[in-house]
Amino acid sequence: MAPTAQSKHGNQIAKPNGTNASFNPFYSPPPAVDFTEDYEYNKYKPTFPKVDWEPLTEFEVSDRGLRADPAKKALLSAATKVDHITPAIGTRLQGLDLRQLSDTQKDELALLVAERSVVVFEDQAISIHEQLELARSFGPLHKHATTAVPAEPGLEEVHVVYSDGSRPPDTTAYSQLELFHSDVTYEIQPPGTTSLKLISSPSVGGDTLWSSGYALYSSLSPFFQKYLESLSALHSAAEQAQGSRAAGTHVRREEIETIHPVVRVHPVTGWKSVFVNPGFTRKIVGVPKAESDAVLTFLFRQISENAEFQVRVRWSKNQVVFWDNRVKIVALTLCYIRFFPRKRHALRATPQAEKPLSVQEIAKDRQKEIWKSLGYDPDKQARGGTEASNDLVKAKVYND
Ligand SMILES: O=C(O)CCC(=O)C(=O)O
Repeated sequence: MAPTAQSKHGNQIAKPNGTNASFNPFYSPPPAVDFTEDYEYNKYKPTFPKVDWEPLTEFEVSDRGLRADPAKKALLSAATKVDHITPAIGTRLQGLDLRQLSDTQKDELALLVAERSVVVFEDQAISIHEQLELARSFGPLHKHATTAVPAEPGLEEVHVVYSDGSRPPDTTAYSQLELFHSDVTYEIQPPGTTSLKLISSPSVGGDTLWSSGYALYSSLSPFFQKYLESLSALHSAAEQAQGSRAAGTHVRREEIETIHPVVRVHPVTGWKSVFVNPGFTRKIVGVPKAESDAVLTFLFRQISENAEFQVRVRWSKNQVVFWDNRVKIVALTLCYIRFFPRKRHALRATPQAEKPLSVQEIAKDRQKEIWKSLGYDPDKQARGGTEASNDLVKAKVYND
């Protein structure tokens, strides 16, 4: 029986019985991993523990970016260089040590990540335990139901990205477009201020592409924007779980499907972002299938093909990248596995954020209430509201 969708946003719906065999090749099956080689990070190599976790339930979160000074002076003035990589997305900060950030700087980092979607720090000594602690200050940490966790016990909140060339990607099974995803958007409260640290880097290849949902929204005509704002989409964990089972690894939490708004409003910036991704968004609910397919295909192609919305980051060992999973869609380029089979190893900490807010839900009064509850004068402090702020992104994309 096909899953029955409910129309309310963020509502988990019946467990799917999907039979679509395609799944994100990036996540499974697990590579054949050699734990005996002479390598400093054997303890962080991928494992798939046989444990069972309860379904996730809803909780309140307050984004620390809401407390930040809009000018972000404490953070930006401490950096030796602030480099905006593209007009729409991506900033590189130099001269900062993530282990030394003050609470004020952490608030400002949350705001900067919310505004720029991707923020890059090079050469960071931060350990995975410190990375988790920092991440926890942004929200409760997500434990992934299917992807690898490090071999070292007690690190089940870490998502391991690992390849060593022993399992070349099957390019007959998927395209680069299908690699674009936002993390675990099938969850009721998908992640926000996410961080990934690369602990082993190939000398060339393994770049990551991020595409901005703000920029995509801003590029559309007002009519199409309004149409998208009225829609909700189904996000599914089914294929990822099926992929894991097919690969013989244990699914640690039952897969779910959740409906979210197609346009979400970031609670800190007030900006609107298109919130669909090829990895997990399966259909727009309540419209004819042909219409859903056409709209999603258009949006997915814009995400994957429109270079104006994207930043491509070349990694080096010990680089940390923060991204706001609410407003970006990411794809790893796999050419380092195909052409230069070298080790690439990274550790992710993934704080969960609010249940995605639709344009209707974030009506200005609600925004003002949030500001008031934080002790701000809502008329003076609100950062633009949704309309004005998206003009800013538009300006960034088109006028710079
Ligand atoms: O390894 C990367 O660069 C990207 C990883 C990724 O897409 C993820 O953690 O969701």
